[in-house]
Amino acid sequence: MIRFENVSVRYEEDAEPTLRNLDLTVPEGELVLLVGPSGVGKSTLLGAVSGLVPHFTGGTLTGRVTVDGRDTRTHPPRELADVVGTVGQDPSAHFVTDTVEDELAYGMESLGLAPGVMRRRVEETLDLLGLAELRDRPIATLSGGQRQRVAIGSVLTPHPKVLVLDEPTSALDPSAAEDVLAVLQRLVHDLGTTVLLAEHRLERVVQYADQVLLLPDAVMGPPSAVMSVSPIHPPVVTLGRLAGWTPLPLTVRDARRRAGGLKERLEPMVSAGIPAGPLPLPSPSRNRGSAPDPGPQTPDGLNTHTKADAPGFGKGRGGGFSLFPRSRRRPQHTDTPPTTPLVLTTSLHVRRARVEALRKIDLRVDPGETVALMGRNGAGKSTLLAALVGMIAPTSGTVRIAGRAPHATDPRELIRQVGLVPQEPRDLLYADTVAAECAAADADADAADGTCRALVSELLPGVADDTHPRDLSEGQRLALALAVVLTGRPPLLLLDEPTRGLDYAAKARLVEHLRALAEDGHAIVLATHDVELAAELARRVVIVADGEVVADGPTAEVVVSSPAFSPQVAKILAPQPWLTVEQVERALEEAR
Ligand SMILES: Nc1ncnc2c1ncn2[C@@H]1O[C@H](COP(=O)(O)OP(=O)(O)OP(=O)(O)O)[C@@H](O)[C@H]1O
Ligand SMILES: Nc1ncnc2c1ncn2[C@@H]1O[C@H](COP(=O)(O)OP(=O)(O)OP(=O)(O)O)[C@@H](O)[C@H]1O
Repeated sequence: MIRFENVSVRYEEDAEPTLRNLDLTVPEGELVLLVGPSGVGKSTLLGAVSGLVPHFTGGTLTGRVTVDGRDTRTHPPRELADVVGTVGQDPSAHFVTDTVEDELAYGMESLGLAPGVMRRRVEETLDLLGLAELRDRPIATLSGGQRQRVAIGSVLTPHPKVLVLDEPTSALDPSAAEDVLAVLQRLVHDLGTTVLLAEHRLERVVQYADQVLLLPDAVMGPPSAVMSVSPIHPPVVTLGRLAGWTPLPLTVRDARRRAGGLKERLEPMVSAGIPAGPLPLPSPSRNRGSAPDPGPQTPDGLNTHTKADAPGFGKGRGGGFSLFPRSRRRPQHTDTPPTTPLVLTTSLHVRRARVEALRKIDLRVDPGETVALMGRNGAGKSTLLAALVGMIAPTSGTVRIAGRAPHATDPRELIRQVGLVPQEPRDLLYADTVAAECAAADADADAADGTCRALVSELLPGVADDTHPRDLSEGQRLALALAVVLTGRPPLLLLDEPTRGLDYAAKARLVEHLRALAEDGHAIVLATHDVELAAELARRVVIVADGEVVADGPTAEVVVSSPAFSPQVAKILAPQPWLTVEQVERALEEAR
């Protein structure tokens, strides 16, 4: 159904091609999972199938890509629309209408389907993707995950022969991700749809794949065979390799069947009270319990390189007030006594148009804490983060950041306390090159030259200085946005879905960096659907449902009591209290 014949793609400025001499075939009626490190060329490969590469991205494609017999180089995307449905990494880029229902119908209207068929498919899709309640909503008012569902729904309704999906579950809560993958599997099985899907969170998808295609070497084969050699693999495979299980299990269910021996080896450690928590405990000598040393100040206490008028700051692109730490320098002297919490909300209510987005939120976060906010799409997590940086004022109740009301505080003051990496990293970036973005971040933070650039390389090697942030891969762009904010070392760090586009290795390096910050007394609040990340990083999990906090406690207790939020290791080794492969590995070493 999809054929690559000696295909290479080279972007204009690059010395080396991104894809080189690819020869492969994706058979009709199969779900093929595309796997590879951040920036390796997965989106480029998908774009060559949908026709976006090179028609919209620039660059040169040599060789031939055909979909259902049509050459994508001679057929621009609109001439492929009846065959290929595409969802890219940024769902907002696809929307052509204003409301959910119109968007679901649009693709079918363009193909001239009968009104009765359109009506039926819209209703089916609203139900399948949990969108029924949102059918009349303007798309602009949806949460990130709600938008991703609409984008997926809009390509499902025309029933294309081929679906090309780039990280389709990256903004979805765990159950929505399962629902979407089940729908895709049904299309593959019942209608013979061909699906080519790139994804980093293999724990979510690998069991649905008929074949896995691994870049950069373009190795393609059954999931178990590819996973046994792939440097990129989900926790279940990492655990299987550690325990020496053959054949390697790909699902929690298969792993549980083999886990008896491993549990026996771990039992003495459990009896001895290990694991104590998801992370190595910070050493008592560090300054947990007090705000971090904010570093040197300039004499006037003000920024020497201010960008309050730049896009992404002040009344920026997203409307409303946006306070992003990249626009300021490193935190200044805080005047904060050790006992003042960095976050304190009391009976916080936020109404957004017709929606009660937050209700009665009482939350306290102290220096040194790492808190994961979890909950289904639209629960209110991003709204809470926005309220903490003063982008949204409370409808009632109070918010205090280090004792101050953020929406009523001068941004230049507030920026010393809090930094946000938003759900869409683009909102934070406005320079023309990576190097310029990093130089501005260093200046804003009064950090030594090269600090931000070193952070980018630490998180994700291989990001070129002269690339425009627009041309970065999704993971590269997120790494840049994270580096920009981390350069400022704010006492309170807020991260909204900080792993989209990041491979496992980059995620591990991010975790390491954030753990070190927490040990230094920084507080970290992250909104995430990545249960593996929460298990590795957070000491505390707060579950938000329908605008309210419904659970708040130690990670191990909260995530294990809800299968949707449990990491793979917890499910495999239950009832033993392990959450991560790292914990198991350490315990086995100690047991030796
Ligand atoms: N339009 C473009 N112009 C120039 N370079 C580009 C363009 N699009 C992508 N690139 C470069 O091509 C390389 C591969 O990017 P691509 O988005 O295909 O990677 P990816 O594997 O999908 O990454 P991720 O996992 O982070 O989404 C990157 O180095 C990126 O900077
Ligand atoms: N600008 C807006 N106007 C009106 N309602 C909004 C607006 N932005 C978000 N909402 C609604 O507020 C509620 C909370 O949205 P929010 O973005 O905080 O959820 P979330 O938990 O971050 O979701 P996700 O996991 O999908 O990112 C949702 O019902 C959403 O549709």
